[in-house]
Amino acid sequence: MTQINGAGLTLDVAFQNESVDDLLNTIKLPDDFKSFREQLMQGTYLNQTEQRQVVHCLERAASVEGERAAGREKFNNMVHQLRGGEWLGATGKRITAVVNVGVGGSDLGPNMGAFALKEFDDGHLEGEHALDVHFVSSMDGGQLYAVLPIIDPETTVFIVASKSFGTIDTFANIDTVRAWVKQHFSEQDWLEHHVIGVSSNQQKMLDYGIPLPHQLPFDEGVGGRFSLWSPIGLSIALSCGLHTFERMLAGARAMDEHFATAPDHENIPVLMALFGVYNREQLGINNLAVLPYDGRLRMLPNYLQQLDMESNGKQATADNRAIDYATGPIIWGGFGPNGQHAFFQHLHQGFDPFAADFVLVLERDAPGFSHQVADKLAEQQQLSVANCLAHRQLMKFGDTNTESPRDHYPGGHPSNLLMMQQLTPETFGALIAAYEHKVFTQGIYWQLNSFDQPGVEKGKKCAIDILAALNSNDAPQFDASTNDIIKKARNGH
Ligand SMILES: O=P(O)(O)OC[C@H]1O[C@](O)(CO)[C@@H](O)[C@@H]1O
Repeated sequence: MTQINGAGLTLDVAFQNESVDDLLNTIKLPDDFKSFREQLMQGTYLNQTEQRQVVHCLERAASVEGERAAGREKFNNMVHQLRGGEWLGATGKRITAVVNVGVGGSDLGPNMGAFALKEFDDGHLEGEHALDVHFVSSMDGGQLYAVLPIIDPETTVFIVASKSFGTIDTFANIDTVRAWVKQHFSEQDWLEHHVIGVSSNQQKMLDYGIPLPHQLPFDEGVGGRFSLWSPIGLSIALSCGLHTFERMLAGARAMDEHFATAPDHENIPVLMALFGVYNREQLGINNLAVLPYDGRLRMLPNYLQQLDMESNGKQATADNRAIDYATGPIIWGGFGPNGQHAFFQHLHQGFDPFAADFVLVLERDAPGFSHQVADKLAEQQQLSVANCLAHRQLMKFGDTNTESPRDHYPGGHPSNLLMMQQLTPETFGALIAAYEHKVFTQGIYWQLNSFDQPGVEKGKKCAIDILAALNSNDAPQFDASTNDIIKKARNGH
């Protein structure tokens, strides 16, 4: 059987280079995998280097207790107040727009979810109004140039989304906003009426001046790249409604259940993980192209880049031994139908090996459109399905029945096909959770701590040194190229 079902998803592995049986005989999960998986479900201290629990599965549990329950209630109330029009700005006006200021996991998941699930917003049934939700992440202020001119400070709330509440990118952006609002009202008014803090560091939120009622603290054990289920997902709930957000959590829970209980040969994340290991180890393929064939999922490759590469791009085991085998691959990709007109040429006839994940939505409803338009849209969805299947076939089987090298398509590239009948908040949640568990399973196989990111931290430290050199008059002490550029950048300033 090449199709595996779970939590509303189907994984078709017919175009991998091994059968499921042979795969399970070749790539063996360690004996303690099941114990690790149980620990993940229970939220134990799996992130040992940072001495933190790993609680993203608890975060989306059906019923929660204690601080987590109180946090959920506060989150829900905030969503109702903002979407229901009760939350008023400093000048008494109703809030119409929200800007999520965050980066990495505090941006990628919320941004992807808010975009993918927008059409499922049914808040109007309860008298809620849709909010315009914007995302600002880049440290160069690039998005602020576009967003500030189109928002009204009197009717906009800013979410400062940062687990650590110390990421320089986020504070560069929010500090610019802080300077911008001063033209309109006092800083105190802005902080009291227009800012929400979402972080696991409550003290830092207080220090920044965010009043307690507008703070959404969350557990330190929620990793940044696993955090869209936590209060970091506020912008999803504000954009798509609480009901949609809860449906997304339910879908992820269904995948948790599937991952925790399905036998290996019928377990979607386990098979995704093991085929990934097989392609890496046995076929020497160092990259995975993620190719969603539904526009609502176009941010998926970017999201998975962080989830997978920040988790498993490592050269030391969890207990700090040097690794001499390949670990997580390079994740890349793009929206499939448009990729066909961009990078697919290389995939079909270039020299480089790759594996691919096609993500396919078989049907799409078109509520709110006339029959005529709905029929045309349904035809377009079919067009997309046909193209996905066609390119998947060509990548696998190629076409070499000709003497002409120009018409020679080598094929041989293994792929997964992840399908869902419809994209819903539930299947979306299940899809993301499936990838989380795939990454977790591979991390256990490669003996990694998938929950820390020392390479990222090191890069941040290097940047602090360079920034200090940029802001100083002393001769910079780096390599010749860097020293030269620092001097030019100083002059430019
Ligand atoms: O939410 P924070 O603490 O601002 O961090 C943002 C991102 O920065 C990282 O630490 C990497 O720089 C990610 O792991 C994280 O998602």
